[in-house]
Amino acid sequence: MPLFCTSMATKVPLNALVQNRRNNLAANHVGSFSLFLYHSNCRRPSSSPHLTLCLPKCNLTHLSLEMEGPNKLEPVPEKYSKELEVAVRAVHMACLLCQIVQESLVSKGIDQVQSKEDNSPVTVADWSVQATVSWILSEAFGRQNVSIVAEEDVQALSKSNAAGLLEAVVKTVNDCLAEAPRFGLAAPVTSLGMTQVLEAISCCNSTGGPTGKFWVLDPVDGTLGFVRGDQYAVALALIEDGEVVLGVLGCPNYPVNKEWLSYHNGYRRIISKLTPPTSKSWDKGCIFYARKGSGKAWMQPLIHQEKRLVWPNSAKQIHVSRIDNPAFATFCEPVEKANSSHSYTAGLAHSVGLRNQPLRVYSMVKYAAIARGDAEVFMKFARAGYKEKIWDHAAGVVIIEEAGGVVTDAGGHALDFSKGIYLGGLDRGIIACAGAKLHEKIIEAVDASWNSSSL
Ligand SMILES: Nc1ncnc2c1ncn2[C@@H]1O[C@H](COP(=O)(O)O)[C@@H](OP(=O)(O)O)[C@H]1O
Ligand SMILES: [Mg+2]
Repeated sequence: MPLFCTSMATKVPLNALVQNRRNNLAANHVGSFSLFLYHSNCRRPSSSPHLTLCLPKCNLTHLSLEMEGPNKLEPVPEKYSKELEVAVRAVHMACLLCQIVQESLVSKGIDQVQSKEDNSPVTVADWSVQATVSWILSEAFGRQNVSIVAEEDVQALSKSNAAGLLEAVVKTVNDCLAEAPRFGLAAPVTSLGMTQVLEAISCCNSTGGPTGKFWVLDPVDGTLGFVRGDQYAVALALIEDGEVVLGVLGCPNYPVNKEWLSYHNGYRRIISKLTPPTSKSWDKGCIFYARKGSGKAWMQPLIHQEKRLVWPNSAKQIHVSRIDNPAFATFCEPVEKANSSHSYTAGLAHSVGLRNQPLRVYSMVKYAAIARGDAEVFMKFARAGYKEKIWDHAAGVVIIEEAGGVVTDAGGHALDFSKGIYLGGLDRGIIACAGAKLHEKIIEAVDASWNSSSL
């Protein structure tokens, strides 16, 4: 199959042309090349491939290169394609793990929830997802090649009175990993023991930084939403030399119909119980992902019941909204006003002319909402002194950017993932928008109002 055909009418120096094409091909394809010379009176190569270039004394009209051998026309895989595929499969598994734990939490009640030292909630799902994703990445890429920054540590799990909790985590991890083949991944040969599970959690102790490659994992982002039976996300990103190069966001409760997001929790829960999701209706549960620089962001349905994950699982490309008039735009923000000042964002919304009610959603599902075009603006203004962690933003930022949106701090600078576990030098807050016009308006409104705010 010809890879290219070019007219010789303009007397392109053949040597240079071949050299060019070879370079071109070498960059994009693997395999050996054969050279065919096309004669003016013949549409097919006159003989077997000429491997050395010697110009026959006749009028050449075309030149084509063909590939031989088993790798014929196989494109070189795009950068990070294996990482992306493994990450999506792992997040997919993690989402199903979370769905099972959430169902049990919601039915058994709040006493299943532990408190961390900073009083934030943590559950069996946080540790189990961290262990599961860590184990999958290590298996896929080799333990020595995998460095992970993640939210949870093993302190609380290792306490003498935490035996029951650890047992529950080990069981949850093993139940989940046993399903790995359904997701195109290998299951452990034998169930993981306590030590292996603790090791899988505690090895996620990278502290990030400006160089090298590391994964960033928030096993359950929006734990409060999770324990309340509401929105939450599993967020996994890959950072290389300080840049987020891949982002995967699993949103197990994210509805296909955006209106459902704004319903009252209880009502939404009742509705989803009455109409349990099926793979056909794809009611809720989505995985979002993007690779930096690809200009594309994708959404896959979560698979349900006993279905197998067949890559790329009916992925659909997603785009940010085209709305740039604030009067028609919707902004989203955290549910908890302790995490972002609702009064400040209300003032900003008023001054730029955002008229719709804010969409208050737990977790990085807000990033997904912007990337999918369900809302146009996301704003977060934490209290002074709060340091934003990289795992709360990395995956979401690259997904919004590749879907066509803009994410910066309130000074208009790109978020800095190169300074360790916290975002570097964040100016006031975070602003994500579907387009530059809305973004500019909000940045201007922040500048105009900041000094008179109490933040
Ligand atoms: N006081 C605070 N201000 C801002 N963000 C906070 C906060 N306390 C916790 N958070 C972060 O906000 C995340 C939840 O986001 P949201 O408020 O948008 O739902 C939490 O993630 P976890 O739930 O993973 O701990 C946590 O990292
Ligand atoms: Mg989080």
